[in-house]
Amino acid sequence: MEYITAGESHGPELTAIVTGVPAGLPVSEEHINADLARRQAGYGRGGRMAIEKDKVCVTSGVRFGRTIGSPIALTVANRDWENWTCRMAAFGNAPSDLVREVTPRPGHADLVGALRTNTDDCRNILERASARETAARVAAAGIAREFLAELGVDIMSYVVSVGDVSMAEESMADAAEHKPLDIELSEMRCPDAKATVAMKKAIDKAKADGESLGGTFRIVATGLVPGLGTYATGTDRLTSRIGAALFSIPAIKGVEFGLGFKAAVRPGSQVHDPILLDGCDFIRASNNAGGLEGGMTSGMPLIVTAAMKPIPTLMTPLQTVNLDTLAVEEASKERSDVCAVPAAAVVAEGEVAFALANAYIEAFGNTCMADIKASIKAYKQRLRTMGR
Ligand SMILES: Cc1cc2nc3c(=O)[nH]c(=O)nc-3n(C[C@H](O)[C@H](O)[C@H](O)COP(=O)(O)O)c2cc1C
Ligand SMILES: C=C(O[C@@H]1CC(C(=O)O)=C[C@@H](OP(=O)(O)O)[C@H]1O)C(=O)O
Repeated sequence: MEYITAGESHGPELTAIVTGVPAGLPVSEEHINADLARRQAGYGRGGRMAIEKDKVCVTSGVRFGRTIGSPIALTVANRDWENWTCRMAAFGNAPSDLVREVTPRPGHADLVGALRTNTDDCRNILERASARETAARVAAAGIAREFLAELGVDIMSYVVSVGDVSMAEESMADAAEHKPLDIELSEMRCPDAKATVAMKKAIDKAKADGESLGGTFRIVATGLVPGLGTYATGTDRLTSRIGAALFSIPAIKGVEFGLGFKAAVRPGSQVHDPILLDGCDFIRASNNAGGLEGGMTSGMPLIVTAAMKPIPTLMTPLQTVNLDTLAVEEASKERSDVCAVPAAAVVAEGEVAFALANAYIEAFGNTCMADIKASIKAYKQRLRTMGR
């Protein structure tokens, strides 16, 4: 199952096309729209989110609420487009009063993108580098999530830290215990109420100071069968696939599986998860590995933590060089988020959903849901005979 997106931040709409989707998968517009709304929410978002009310429009590949085995096309309109029609027109001449973006923002794609593509207007770069594109990803990921839900797999996420404010330390076992509903009810998408208050305060202060903040978030997937992925080829290890998927999200600068960096300072006996037999099932006494061993799912919950850098656009801008005059100036400041960690977490759920959906498809086929389910049932039965 693959997706591609197209669309600029202030163009008419975003498009996603998802291929390799099995036939017979129920798809709900409401589910996709709920994920789009979750991505828009979260304390620290900027003025743009008050303009957009993201809704999906499915234009192919789904009939009467079920996939038919053909490519699925989805669009999400940019309501802000009506304010940008002259500046973002596909055809005709640029208006004479067009203001080019010539003061690239450190930390954004502006400068390197302009150098690479030989343009004197960073807007050509920033329109596509903008994380507005992640709305199309979340719409596309709705298909992968529906697929996983049919197979009993749930994915959720929560915010762990914002700037230097962190939720209370928890074990990997606790991580899988959070309730999605409790998390959604918090404006920070953090399960720790005390930390939530401190995070919001930190964001308010950053905003007042013309600053921005990053943070970390955790993704948890439950209901996975053991053995998805492979130990046999490096690029196909599920660890590689999920890592690459998370690093594809703008501003993601670190990914940890299970204990992550903490595993590097503990002795082996306090890291590896003892193997137990529970009836006919092989289970683990702990889940420090975060559900992956040897590049494969262990059958325990998948637990991945990712780090997001602070938002590059600063209302108290850093120094830059004007591309026209080569003079030292302040970087441009557009309307911007102060902190988008809660939104990035929702995007990350979708990226993990695609990686897991593909691991299922590789193991169990992709023609139709009935065959995939039958194949998984046979696999589970075989596993139980090994633990007889
Ligand atoms: C959900 C989300 C929202 C973002 N919002 C903004 C924003 O409002 N302003 C901004 O400058 N960067 C924002 N970013 C970060 C930039 O898109 C990102 O830093 C930029 O594309 C450069 O990519 P890099 O950080 O991976 O180098 C956001 C990222 C995400 C994931
Ligand atoms: C539009 C979204 O995020 C945008 C991501 C973004 C960036 O530079 O990445 C810059 C801002 O865009 P604007 O200048 O139009 O306000 C954010 O609002 C979104 O998430 O839907």
